Order: sequence, then structure tokens, then C-alpha cells
Amino acid sequence: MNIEQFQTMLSEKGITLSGQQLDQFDTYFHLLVEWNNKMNLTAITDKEEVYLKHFYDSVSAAFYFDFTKPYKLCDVGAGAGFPSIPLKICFPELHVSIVDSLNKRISFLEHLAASLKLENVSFYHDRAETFGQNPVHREKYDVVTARAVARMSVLSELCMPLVKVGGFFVAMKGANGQGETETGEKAVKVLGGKVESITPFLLPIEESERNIIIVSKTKPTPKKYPRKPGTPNKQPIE
Ligand SMILES: C[S@@+](CC[C@H](N)C(=O)[O-])C[C@H]1O[C@@H](n2cnc3c(N)ncnc32)[C@H](O)[C@@H]1O
Repeated sequence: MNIEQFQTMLSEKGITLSGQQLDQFDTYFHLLVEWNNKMNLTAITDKEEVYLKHFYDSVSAAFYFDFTKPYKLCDVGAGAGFPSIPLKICFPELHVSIVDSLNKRISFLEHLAASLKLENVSFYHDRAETFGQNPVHREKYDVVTARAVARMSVLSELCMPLVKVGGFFVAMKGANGQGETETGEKAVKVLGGKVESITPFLLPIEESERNIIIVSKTKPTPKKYPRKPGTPNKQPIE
């Protein structure tokens, strides 16, 4: 996907990017490739592939969920910033918190956010299992996102405790998203949620399948979740 296609295809979905936002994506691409030479951030470094498989794919969450409001958003396991940094570039009103267990990725993100002059972004080097038990963060977010972190039952335990009652969890999945969500539906319920929608779509150009799963939080998550890493006999809730 070249930059013109990126701009046109987003504009067809109602997301119009200014010159400044396009410059931010350009800087993001260059820093991603530069830092990828010193640390493992992504296997995708070809420019057109980064625009398709990282930038467009991340922003595709906004085709199914309204990110235009000044929501408090937490991105669990964002790695090199996906999906929350592309969403923040497109929707500057968002207040973004990123939690990732790998400190070198957090260092990259801090540098990236400063270079892009992003406001209202915070980074936390932590595991979601402990972050979600911290009263500062527990049930404090309007929306929690996750892309390519864990299968739905495990992911729900990491993400649902962070969502406030009345908020949403947006999971970005590949082709197996539907099956995983059927298996993970019990976990979602135990954790206080309800699966509102599973929407399949094809990534343009290469036509690989994606699924966006939207879960609403209807009641508080029981205190024992998320369980700490190493909890005896810890199995996914299935
Ligand atoms: C496969 S990468 C995906 C990164 C990004 N979301 C994307 O779509 O490219 C998974 C990321 O989740 C982080 N991660 C895995 N388990 C985690 C946990 N329990 N708590 C916080 N971060 C975690 C890893 O450090 C890694 O950066």
C-alpha cells in the first residue's frame, strides 16, 4: 500500500489525514526501521508493507469502533505501538496508555512519542497481569485495545480488568478470531463482559482475513482476575 493508497482508502472510510498527520506516519516508518536495526520490533520493514500491515491494519479498528471521542484508551502489549499509535495519530483527542512487558519496546515508544510530539500518551513497563491489579489502572479505561498478543480467552483476562463498567474491549484478530471468540466467550462473561460483535473483513490488496471483536463491560471483573503469572494450576478460563 503506497502512501496515496493509504490516504485514499482511509478517506473512503471517513478518516481524512492532514499533511501533518501524513508526516507523523512517515516519521513513524523511518524510526521503526532505524530502531529495528538495533532491536527486534517487527519483521515487516518494507515501506508499503508497513503502511498496509501495521498502519492501515491498526487504524482499521476505527472502521468498527468510534475513536473520535477523548477516550482514555489502554493498549495492552502494543509492542512497536500497534494499534494505539496509528489511532492516536488519526484521533489526537485520545488519551493513550501503553503497557508492555518488554522495556526496550517502551524505550522505542517514548522516543517515538517525543519525535511525533504526541500529547497525552503514557508508557508503562509492566505485565498486564500486575498492571490490571493496580488500583490506579483497574477499571479506569473507556476502551482497551490489543492486537496479536494472546488468544481470546487469555487476552480477555489481561484486558477486561482494565475496562471501566460501560466501556469496551476491542480485540484485533486474524482469521481465527471468530473461533477463538466462541471458545473465549465464557471467559469474557466471567470477567464481566459481553461479546457485542465479531466483524470479519479483508485487508485490502493482500486480502488476508481479519476480525474485530467488540466486547462491552457490563459488570465489574471479579477481584481475583487477572491472575499473577505463575499462579498454581493457572489455566485459561474456557
Ligand atoms: C506479538 S507482539 C504484538 C505487538 C503489537 N500489538 C502488534 O500488533 O504489532 C506482543 C507484545 O505483547 C507484549 N506482551 C506479551 N505478554 C504481555 C503481558 N502479559 N503483559 C504486557 N505485555 C505483554 C510483548 O512484549 C510484545 O511486545
